[in-house]
Amino acid sequence: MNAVLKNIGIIGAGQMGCGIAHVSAAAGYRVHIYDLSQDRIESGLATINGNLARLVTNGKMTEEERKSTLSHITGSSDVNDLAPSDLVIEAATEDEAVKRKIYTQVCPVLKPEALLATNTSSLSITRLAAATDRPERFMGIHFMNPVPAMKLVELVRGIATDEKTFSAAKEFVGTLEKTITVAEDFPAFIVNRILLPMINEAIYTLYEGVGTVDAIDTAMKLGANHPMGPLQLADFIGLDTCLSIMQVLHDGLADSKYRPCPLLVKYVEAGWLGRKSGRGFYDYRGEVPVPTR
Ligand SMILES: CC(=O)CC(=O)SCCNC(=O)CCNC(=O)[C@H](O)C(C)(C)COP(=O)(O)OP(=O)(O)OC[C@H]1O[C@@H](n2cnc3c(N)ncnc32)[C@H](O)[C@@H]1OP(=O)(O)O
Ligand SMILES: NC(=O)C1=CN([C@@H]2O[C@H](COP(=O)(O)OP(=O)(O)OC[C@H]3O[C@@H](n4cnc5c(N)ncnc54)[C@H](OP(=O)(O)O)[C@@H]3O)[C@@H](O)[C@H]2O)C=CC1
Repeated sequence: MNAVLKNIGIIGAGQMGCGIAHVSAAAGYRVHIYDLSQDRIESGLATINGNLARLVTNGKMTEEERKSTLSHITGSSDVNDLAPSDLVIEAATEDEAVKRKIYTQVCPVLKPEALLATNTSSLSITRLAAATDRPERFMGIHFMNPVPAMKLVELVRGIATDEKTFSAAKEFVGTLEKTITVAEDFPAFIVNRILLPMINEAIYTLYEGVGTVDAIDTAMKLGANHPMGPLQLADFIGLDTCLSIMQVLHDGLADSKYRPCPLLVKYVEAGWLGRKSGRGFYDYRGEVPVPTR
């Protein structure tokens, strides 16, 4: 555990917020999750418990460690409960307006010396920092999904991020036994600059009728040794998040090669967001996911 950062605040009890809470609590940190609704927090805590229980079943964690990890995590829909945090990691919806509004609510509650980080997949760290009262103590700490299983964390400085903040974040991520890469503050950083255009291209491949969902995913799993097909991965990330990232790339780099596929736009407009909404390129409502095209 980091000597200075003991209390970790997490904003957003979605898949990323819960994953970050899981690995932080398992490393011995006290974690508090804030989200808008108590229901969201309850279902997030249930997901964390389910993931911890699977580790116990697989012999990767003892029952005592599961209980201890869970006992390190609290949650509430009261933003004031983030006050004791030494480091707050914002993992709310990938929407700049939402994140900016959160910072205006959260900053007055925090200790002046507290660090604030964002798990954004794509947005400008410098621009987000400017919406806080502490741009020098703000940076990107970008975990990968699913957090407990993925070894990489991208660290991204904004123009104002100071060295103390960067070192503290680096040390914190090290205590979670993750490997860091440092990315410059460009749209979507490194992983998503490369991964999301590939996923978008897979959706174009579907849109143009080159292959079915099953054909495209099988092709990339068996033909390129990807652990998940690109459409399965898009559903896993969340199609709303995929679309937001493509929009940030398209707007930020002003290159038509990043144009979001119209089929991706339509799916998001329909509320078909992938796994989290029960339907995306696959239908998740039955026992096994069923391709929809
Ligand atoms: C959008 C962004 O901003 C950035 C991103 O995150 S992009 C997305 C990056 N992620 C990927 O590309 C994931 C690609 N998929 C994979 O790597 C693999 O399919 C996978 C790791 C998710 C699952 O692997 P698998 O071999 O099929 O499954 P399985 O053996 O059951 O699980 C492997 C580990 O992952 C864990 N895991 C799997 N799914 C999980 C989940 N949803 N939540 C938490 N942990 C999970 C398991 O508990 C297991 O942990 P241990 O090794 O400690 O036992
Ligand atoms: N999905 C992925 O693979 C990855 C995502 N990320 C990034 O992590 C962040 C979160 O993504 P992810 O967990 O997938 O998204 P989810 O949609 O799973 O979760 C987002 C959570 O934020 C909550 N939220 C929305 N507005 C507020 C608010 N004003 N205050 C507090 N909480 C709020 C949502 O609540 P409600 O549902 O009620 O709106 C929801 O619980 C995004 O920035 C995303 O780009 C980074 C790496 C990988």
